[in-house]
Amino acid sequence: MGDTSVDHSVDMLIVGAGPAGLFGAYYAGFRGMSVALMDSLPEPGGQVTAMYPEKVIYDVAGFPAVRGRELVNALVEQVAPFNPTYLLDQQAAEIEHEPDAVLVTSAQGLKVRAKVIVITGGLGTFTPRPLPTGIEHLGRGLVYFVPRLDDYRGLDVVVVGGGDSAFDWALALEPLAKSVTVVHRRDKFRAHQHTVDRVHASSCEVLTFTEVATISGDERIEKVELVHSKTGERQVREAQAVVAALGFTADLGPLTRWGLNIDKRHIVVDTTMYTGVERIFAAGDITEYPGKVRLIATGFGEVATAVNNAAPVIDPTAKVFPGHSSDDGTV
Ligand SMILES: Cc1cc2nc3c(=O)[nH]c(=O)nc-3n(C[C@H](O)[C@H](O)[C@H](O)COP(=O)(O)OP(=O)(O)OC[C@H]3O[C@@H](n4cnc5c(N)ncnc54)[C@H](O)[C@@H]3O)c2cc1C
Repeated sequence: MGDTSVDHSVDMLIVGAGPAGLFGAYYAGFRGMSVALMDSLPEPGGQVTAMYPEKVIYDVAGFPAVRGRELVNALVEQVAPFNPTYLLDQQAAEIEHEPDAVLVTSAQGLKVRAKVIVITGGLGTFTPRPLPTGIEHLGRGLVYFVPRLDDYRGLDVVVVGGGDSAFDWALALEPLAKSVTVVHRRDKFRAHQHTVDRVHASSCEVLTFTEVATISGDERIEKVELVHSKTGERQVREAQAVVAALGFTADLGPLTRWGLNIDKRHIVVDTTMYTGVERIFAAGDITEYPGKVRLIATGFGEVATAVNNAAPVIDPTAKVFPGHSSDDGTV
């Protein structure tokens, strides 16, 4: 680390460990930069991990069909040889400009000094819509999204919500959980009809006009009390896990105070992905320019542009063009 006044000192700090950020970290590593990835979520993968890890994606170059979770795993594997520092559960909050670097402090108090920042913050910081009850069980059986399906093997799981995430989780958990109960406070679902039909055809139980009244258990969740919103009838179920899939709100939050040119919740960049603020580049869903298309494929291209254009800012003797990765192998 070398510098004791900060927690980490790196060539490049990437803010946002979604698909664009992960691929950017690969490029930074390939260019010999030390790199840290900061994300306010507890897992890498951005929107893909948080909202649709079980969906199949068809428009990522080279993958005719890839499950969201598999794409994120592959991105993590691709960057692994370069040992990026993952700073998860850390929201990039404050920024200070120094003569040759930028100092970022997270909302949790972590300090990172970087020669360049690439913001791949997507929609901004995700905040899950909370369950009205049982918040004290967060991390003890109550989750907002499911990073590792395998942790749910043999459990009784209650999934709360009526949207795509709730129904996708139910379908993904059904083969390995002991039981899956979907609880929704209405009888209409926002999820695709096809997914709803598949859940109805599975062993999942779907309870409509039902809400979670209380969650109980000492170390971990043991029971969930459900209440019918029309009849007031209550029932207590054995459950060791509750997945609250009520959606997320997203907000650029602290990034709006970094002096960036923000246009309708996006950061305006030039063709090099430079934001106009010294040492700060951006890429992926968060950027704005004429003709912008918000897709994983575009984010990959943009972040390669951002990282390679940042290289001469870190080392004035470096070229923008990185050379070909295929020249690097031994085969
Ligand atoms: C349901 C759904 C289906 C989709 N299907 C497809 C598809 O089939 N094909 C396709 O190409 N695209 C699809 N997309 C869009 C695709 O997911 C996005 O284009 C992609 O995730 C953008 O990647 P990103 O890395 O730019 O940003 P994100 O994936 O949004 O990642 C940004 C990350 O930055 C973090 N972050 C933000 N602000 C901060 C901060 N201040 N500090 C720390 N961390 C921060 C966030 O927590 C997040 O993890 C879909 C989107 C959804 C919601």
